[in-house]
Amino acid sequence: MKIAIGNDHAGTFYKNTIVEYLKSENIEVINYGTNSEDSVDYPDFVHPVAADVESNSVNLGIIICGSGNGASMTANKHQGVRSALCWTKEITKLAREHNDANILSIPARFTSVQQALEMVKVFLNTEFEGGRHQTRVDKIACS
Ligand SMILES: O=C(CO)[C@H](O)[C@H](O)[C@H](O)COP(=O)(O)O
Repeated sequence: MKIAIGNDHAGTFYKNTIVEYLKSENIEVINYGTNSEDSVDYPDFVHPVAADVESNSVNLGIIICGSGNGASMTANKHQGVRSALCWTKEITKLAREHNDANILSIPARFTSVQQALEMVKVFLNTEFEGGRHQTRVDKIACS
């Protein structure tokens, strides 16, 4: 499995913790995020993640900013990207099962790092249910 990850300054600590976990699981990670806590603009670090998901050069993406909203809004501008802003394991599970989310957006300033790690684990280990949800997901895209 290959994951692209991106973050702004609000998400650097969370990103480092998540990357450490992914590597411990032998998951390949492409880190597009800032590695500093100096202020940056989240779109500069999220577009590359979404572009990789869009082109299928990675399996899934993870993005992190303060609220998770700016990062998710940016990612969802890309064709075929379904970025879900999640704040609990349960919401994350539904984002995969019902929405086939391919990017997890984490609000670093509104969740603990432990909760964020739990969400990552659920995100990577939950399958899309298809069926009625496939019909709905197909209707998300507007061409
Ligand atoms: O843009 C955001 C909200 O969608 C992100 O949460 C940013 O991390 C946040 O805006 C950064 O805020 P800061 O005051 O510049 O640190």
